[in-house]
Amino acid sequence: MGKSGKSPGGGRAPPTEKTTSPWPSDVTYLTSLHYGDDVKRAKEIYAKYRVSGDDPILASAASTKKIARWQRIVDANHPARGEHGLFASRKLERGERIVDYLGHVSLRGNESQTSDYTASFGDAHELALDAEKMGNEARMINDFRNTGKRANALFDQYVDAAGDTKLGVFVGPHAIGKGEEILVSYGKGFWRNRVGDMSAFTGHDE
Ligand SMILES: C[S@@+](CC[C@H](N)C(=O)[O-])C[C@H]1O[C@@H](n2cnc3c(N)ncnc32)[C@H](O)[C@@H]1O
Repeated sequence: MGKSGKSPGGGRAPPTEKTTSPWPSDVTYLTSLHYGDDVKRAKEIYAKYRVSGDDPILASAASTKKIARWQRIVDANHPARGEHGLFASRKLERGERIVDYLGHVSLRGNESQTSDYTASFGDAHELALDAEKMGNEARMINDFRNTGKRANALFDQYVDAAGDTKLGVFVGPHAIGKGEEILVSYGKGFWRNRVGDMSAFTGHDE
């Protein structure tokens, strides 16, 4: 199992930049995916996706900060004002991996039904990845709907140099300018489950 702590950087004090909020105290900061016992018991599945076993490649908060930073949203017109968002620290080129979506991995069906941080994972969507209680910067990424902007990033599964399967967030379809908010599409299903009627939403999936 990879290292995890209560704050980015393995327990050190949270970042202090004016534009950067402290890491939420109720969310454990992860540097690698956290696999649940249910997946570990499903030995074939665990071995397929977590090839590195207890020795995964760890993400570093310092490296991520050079690419993207989370920030409290103060824009009164932003639909997620008062919450956090993730913003580009520099110009990001199309196709570049911004960050991995880290969280707790469970077998599909065992995930929280109330979390707003759940993503489908695995070749056949046989896993769920939930960043509600543990995760990294990627959990701060908002959906583009009602922001007046288009999605500029997308989720894609890939295999890292250690052979582990990850859910990456990649730049696309265009480059992202320095300071721009990183926005994805959660998919219509996410919002339908929450609001039912989608007519209040502006913007459309690419
Ligand atoms: C994965 S979290 C994103 C990060 C969240 N803003 C935070 O500070 O933790 C998903 C939640 O963000 C908010 N959110 C994201 N995109 C939004 C949008 N386009 N309009 C309204 N709320 C949004 C909703 O509260 C949603 O449940």
